[in-house]
Amino acid sequence: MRLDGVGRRYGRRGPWILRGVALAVEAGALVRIGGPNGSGKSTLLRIAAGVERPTEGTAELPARRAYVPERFPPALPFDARGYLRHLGRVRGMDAAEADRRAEHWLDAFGIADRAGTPLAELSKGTCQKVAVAQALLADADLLVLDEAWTGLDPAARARLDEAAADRAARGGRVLFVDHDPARLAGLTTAAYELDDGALRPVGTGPAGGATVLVEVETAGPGPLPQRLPGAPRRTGLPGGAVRLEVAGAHSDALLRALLAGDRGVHVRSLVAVPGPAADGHAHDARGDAGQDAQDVQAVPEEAR
Ligand SMILES: Nc1ncnc2c1ncn2[C@@H]1O[C@H](COP(=O)(O)OP(=O)(O)OP(=O)(O)O)[C@@H](O)[C@H]1O
Repeated sequence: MRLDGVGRRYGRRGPWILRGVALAVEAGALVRIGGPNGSGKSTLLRIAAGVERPTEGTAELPARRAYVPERFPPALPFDARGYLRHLGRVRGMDAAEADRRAEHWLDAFGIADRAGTPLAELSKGTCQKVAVAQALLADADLLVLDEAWTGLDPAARARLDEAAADRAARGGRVLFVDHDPARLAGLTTAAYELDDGALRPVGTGPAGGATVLVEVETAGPGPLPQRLPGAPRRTGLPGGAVRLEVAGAHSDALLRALLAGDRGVHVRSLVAVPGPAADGHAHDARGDAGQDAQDVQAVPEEAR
């Protein structure tokens, strides 16, 4: 995805909301856009999502895009299930695949019991889950999330974190705005601020020093690889799951490695916590071959 010299104003004499904006979002990138209220974040995201055109400049966008707008219009003549199935068909799925994916996301967000309720009658939080589910339904090459976490309960927020990280780890691109500075901390590959219509790069902030906790289950026969990026500390969990603890700077590479190929690894949750791991191991990038026994003692042999 590439924006070049993008400017946007509303009306021929309206003030420029964006001017001279250049932004490249490569495959695998997870990019945060910040800025004060009214600085043009939503305008920029609408252009990236392809629902609005720039007044000047060019926007090269991947064909397969998904977008969660800041405000989801609930007054659509569908129930939640019907809406997701319909969008699945619009995005080229056959009926069976659209049904399967609709059920998957209804379940994932815990709203299968309200799947037959008209969208207009759903609570705000449930409606927001539908808004997010429609964006996750198809494997988009660009996922644009405009405050998509707002109004979600903690479990749904974690599910969306995980889905965004998964999309990037599988070679998609994620562009997001969120008021929580810790959102996707440690996973964000670049961050920008909008100021007076211009976009300037900023550090990925506290995220860079954060520790990321990833809980995984292995459905397939293969255990987790011995060597993983960032030499995560491993802790066995009940039921055979494993918690991996890694420095934020390595979390993206770790997720890629976990999800590469078809090892049957399922990422159950993903949480970023500020600061380094208590014993500092999460900041050790030697690779697992260099880890000592203490790192892995809590993990049963078959989980490794
Ligand atoms: N359709 C429109 N017509 C006219 N002005 C608009 C339109 N959409 C946005 N604007 C104006 O563009 C400016 C930027 O709005 P935008 O919603 O993109 O900012 P934002 O950074 O996302 O704000 P917030 O953080 O409050 O959501 C605001 O002054 C807004 O009033």
